[in-house]
Parts: sequence; C-alpha cells; structure tokens
Amino acid sequence: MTAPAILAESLTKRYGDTLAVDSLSFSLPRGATWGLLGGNGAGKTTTIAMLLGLLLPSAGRAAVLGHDMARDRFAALARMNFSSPYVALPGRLSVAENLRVYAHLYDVPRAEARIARLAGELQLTDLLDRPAGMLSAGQKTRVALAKALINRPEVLLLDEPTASLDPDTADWVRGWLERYRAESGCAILLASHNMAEVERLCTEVLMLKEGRAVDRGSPRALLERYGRDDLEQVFLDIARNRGRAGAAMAGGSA
Ligand SMILES: Nc1ncnc2c1ncn2[C@@H]1O[C@H](COP(=O)(O)OP(=O)(O)OP(=O)(O)O)[C@@H](O)[C@H]1O
Repeated sequence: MTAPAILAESLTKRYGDTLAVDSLSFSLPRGATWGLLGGNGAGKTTTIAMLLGLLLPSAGRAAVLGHDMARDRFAALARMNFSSPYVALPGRLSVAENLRVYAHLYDVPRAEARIARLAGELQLTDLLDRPAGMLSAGQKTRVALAKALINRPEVLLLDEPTASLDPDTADWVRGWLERYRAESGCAILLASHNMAEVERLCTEVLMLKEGRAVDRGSPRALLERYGRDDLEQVFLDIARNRGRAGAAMAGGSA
C-alpha cells in the first residue's frame, strides 16, 4: 500500500502550559491540496515545523511519504520542500546564487536549466542577478516559491504562499500552483489566512483553534454545515465560538 503524502497521528507540541498543537491527526493523500486554517496562534506554523522535522513533537508522530520525521527525516526531506515568508534567503547572494545553493543541496540534475525554467515560469528572469535582500516583498515571495520547487517536490508545505502579493500577482500564483499540482501530482499542505485562496485551491480544510482541529471538511461541506456563503464567514463562526447551530441562528450574517 502506498503511504500517504503526510500522516499526522495525535501530533502534539507543548510549550510549558501552552498546547501549541493538540493531538492533531490527518492523512493527506498524494496529489491533493489541503488547507490549514486558523487564527493567529492556532498552531499552523508549529504543525508545519513538526512535519518538516524542524521541531520534535511532544507526543504523537508525523510521517511524510512513509518516513517518520523524528527518526528518518532525511529520506523524506529530499522529496519535499516548503516555503514560508518567515524564512529569509541570504540577502547578499543574488537570486541565481541562492537558487544554485539550494539546487546543490538537493542535488538537482541540470541545475542551471532547472533554475532558468523556474525563473521563466515565476517571472524572475530579470531578477536573477539582483541581491535577494534588495527585492520587494512580493518578489521575495516568488523567489521563495522557486526555491520551494527546485527539487520537484512530491510534498510541498506552503505557509502563507501569497502573503504580501498584490491581488493580481496572488491570483497568478494561485493559478500557477493549481497547474503545478495537476501536472506534477505534488501534494500540497497550505497554511493561509486567505479564505478565498483556500476555497479555490483546497479539496479539504482543517480548521484549527488553539492547537485543535475543531472542524474539517471540503470547502463545500463546511459552507453547507454552517449555512454560509463563503469560508470567511465559517472562519468567523468558529473563531467566535458560534457553532453550526449558532451560525444558523445568526441568520446568515457574520
Ligand atoms: N518557541 C515557542 N515558545 C513558546 N510558545 C510558542 C513558540 N512557538 C509558538 N508558540 C506558541 O504556540 C502557539 C501556536 O503558534 P503558531 O506560530 O504555530 O501559530 P500560527 O497558527 O502559525 O499563528 P499565525 O497565524 O499568527 O502565524 C501560540 O500560542 C504561540 O504563542
């Protein structure tokens, strides 16, 4: 049987009295795009850090492509990648130099051709010789995506992939991610505050609150369950402790 792209079993992270992630379990199939939604401090980044093996869980386990991330993470890391606005690339290196370093780390064959192709697709060709530290936030986000795709990952963890992009560029990146997933069969776990993005890209959404998965389902199922027209309203219902009945009583207004 093929292992799922990501398996989380009672994944837990405790910081002192804070349960940052509280017994989270899910199985993300290969080729699917799922969303992690939740307010500030809900546990999205901590979950992603455990899935990358950067943080050890306090309890439970995470496996990527069948590899336990606490014991055997290097086998999985070669086949996965991530992008986060919170991780800065070395600013003095040019965009091309940055991408070469990562291509080398991942042992990417025909690295120059891969970099040229990604630069073309992500509209970075004119920026390749610029120091990464001197790019605008939106340009940095596109470079971070190129870095995340350099090794043709089978599993992609994206933390706020369109943060700081203007609406036009964000829309373009979303379309590009959709095509990339369809062509490559890559599984994507997307943490986002952008409900429209999650609604467009994700087939399943995990709603996190204070570290716990308080609800989950396809965007359509969640809309029906809460009697809402868009995920933003569902998000507000959950954030403000208005359950499914509460949402119905609120008469459709958030
Ligand atoms: N290193 C740390 N030490 C102590 N507490 C931490 C640490 N990292 C995160 N936390 C706490 O864990 C909880 C989850 O944080 P996390 O960064 O995972 O949330 P998030 O959903 O990514 O939030 P945001 O949307 O604001 O980025 C928060 O209460 C946070 O304060």
